[in-house]
Amino acid sequence: MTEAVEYDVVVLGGGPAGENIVDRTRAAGLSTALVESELVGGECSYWACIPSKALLRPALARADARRVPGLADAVRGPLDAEAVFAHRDYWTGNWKDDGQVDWLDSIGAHLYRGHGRLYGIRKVAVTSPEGVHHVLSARHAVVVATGSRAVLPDLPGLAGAGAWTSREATSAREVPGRLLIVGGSVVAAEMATAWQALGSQVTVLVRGSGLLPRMEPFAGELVAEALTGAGAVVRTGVAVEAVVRDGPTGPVTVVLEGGEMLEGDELLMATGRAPRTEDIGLDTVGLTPGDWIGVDESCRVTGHDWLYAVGDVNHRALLTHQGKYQARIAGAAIAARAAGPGAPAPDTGRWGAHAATADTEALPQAVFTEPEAAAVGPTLAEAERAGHRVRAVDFDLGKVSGAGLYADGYRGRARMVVDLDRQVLLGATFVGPGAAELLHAATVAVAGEVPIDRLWHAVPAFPTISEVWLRLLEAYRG
Ligand SMILES: Cc1cc2nc3c(=O)[nH]c(=O)nc-3n(C[C@H](O)[C@H](O)[C@H](O)COP(=O)(O)OP(=O)(O)OC[C@H]3O[C@@H](n4cnc5c(N)ncnc54)[C@H](O)[C@@H]3O)c2cc1C
Ligand SMILES: NC(=O)c1ccc[n+]([C@@H]2O[C@H](COP(=O)([O-])OP(=O)(O)OC[C@H]3O[C@@H](n4cnc5c(N)ncnc54)[C@H](O)[C@@H]3O)[C@@H](O)[C@H]2O)c1
Repeated sequence: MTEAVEYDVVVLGGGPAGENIVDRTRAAGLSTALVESELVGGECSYWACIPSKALLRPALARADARRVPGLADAVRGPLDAEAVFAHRDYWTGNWKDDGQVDWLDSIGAHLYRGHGRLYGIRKVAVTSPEGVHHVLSARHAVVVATGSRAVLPDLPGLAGAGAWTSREATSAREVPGRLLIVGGSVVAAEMATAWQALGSQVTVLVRGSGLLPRMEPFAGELVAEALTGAGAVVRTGVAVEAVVRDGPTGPVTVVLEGGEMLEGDELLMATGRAPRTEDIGLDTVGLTPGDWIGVDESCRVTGHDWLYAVGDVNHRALLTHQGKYQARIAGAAIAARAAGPGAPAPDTGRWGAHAATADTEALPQAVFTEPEAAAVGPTLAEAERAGHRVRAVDFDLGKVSGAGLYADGYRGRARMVVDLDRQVLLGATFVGPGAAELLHAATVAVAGEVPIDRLWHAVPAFPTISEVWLRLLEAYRG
């Protein structure tokens, strides 16, 4: 090992969360090093949000256009898969991170390429791809932002069967004839939408009772209905017991509980995420390798005043925008604590500048299925389980003029969940074409705890789909 190089802050992992910690700590005048073992930009830029949305946008635009009179006939044909893949490749920078590296240079952050591991208190050891070792030491903070990876269940025959995870599903260059998808949550639903539109015959095998289980039940119902309408098969309540494939390519068979067999050309396992913490030296600081890393409201690791964890790895919210938010909060907290005892103490109270309160109180998610599903805050069932006295109000989005003008036969639904004691919005869900863009207004209302009586004065423009807010409030006020 060489002598330690000292920085104020050392960040382990350069996905969206790690990049934002670098940005915030550099903005605060701290010296910062970033350690990245693959590509700066992380899972989101190359194998998750960006490529998946680049694959989905043509699918959703075509679905919308097919419902617009005068245009529908012009878009009857298949998607040009090669052009869609080229669009996806452009958005991933062809899996090169030059742009992000230039940005790191421009803000004066130092990049170490290689595998990083905690190396005791305030230290990180890096092994470069060429086998060169560096030790970095941090005056103020080490931030773990190593993200998550796809997890595969322990099914007979799955290992070695060349099953796709989200990485292959977002980077594939050929359209499989028949695509089997195991799982029913966000990755399964989005990838089913994309690949069915690209020309695969998709079969989704859902263990539970429906798609998108963390959203209001009508979200999964409307998405399943649209997928079925597009020719996909969605089966619920089915358990996969084994996988059979002679080698990593060729037809693949899944064996369901009860013995039924289904054959496909590719198999996507969309069965959740695990933290990338097995080999990052957690044991050198008394933590357990392979575990998610528990943090407080400022994203500081319990019991370690110099160690932070942001993004997927802390398991608070596995979403890019939320990891970036945590990084803004933790970056500010690091800077505040680095300022020393004479400086104002960090504000870690609810909604304080150094507390990631929105992770629990106003968490938004937009799912880019056909139709889109977007939600913030708890569902009705979650709010009730949490002990709130609530009332849910629903409205058929198709009855809003703006929605009818957006697309013929618009199908969608909205729900708001109102806290009856505080008379504020706790949560909202919108499902329908274009619904993702309705979400931020609801996030502002939830995070701002805007009284329902004041929302009545927030007049939606006519004729936008946002007029659903007026309909929901009218229904609530009776
Ligand atoms: C298919 C798919 C689609 C998604 N779509 C969306 C979406 O539309 N919107 C959304 O908000 N979220 C989406 N997500 C979730 C989103 O991708 C993650 O929440 C986000 O990437 C987490 O960011 P992160 O910085 O915590 O981790 P990551 O993006 O996983 O980045 C972690 C980085 O750390 C590096 N690293 C790991 N270990 C080490 C080590 N030991 N040494 C050095 N470097 C290391 C990795 O190489 C990686 O670059 C999607 C996820 C999937 C799978
Ligand atoms: N647009 C977006 O915001 C977006 C898009 C994609 C992913 N993401 C995020 O990425 C994360 C990962 O998504 P995901 O869908 O991979 O994981 P997930 O954890 O949301 O869902 C995994 C699903 O797989 C099922 N499952 C697990 N083991 C199974 C088995 N053996 N057989 C059948 N089903 C099984 C689970 O019941 C669960 O419903 C999520 O947190 C999600 O929010 C976000």
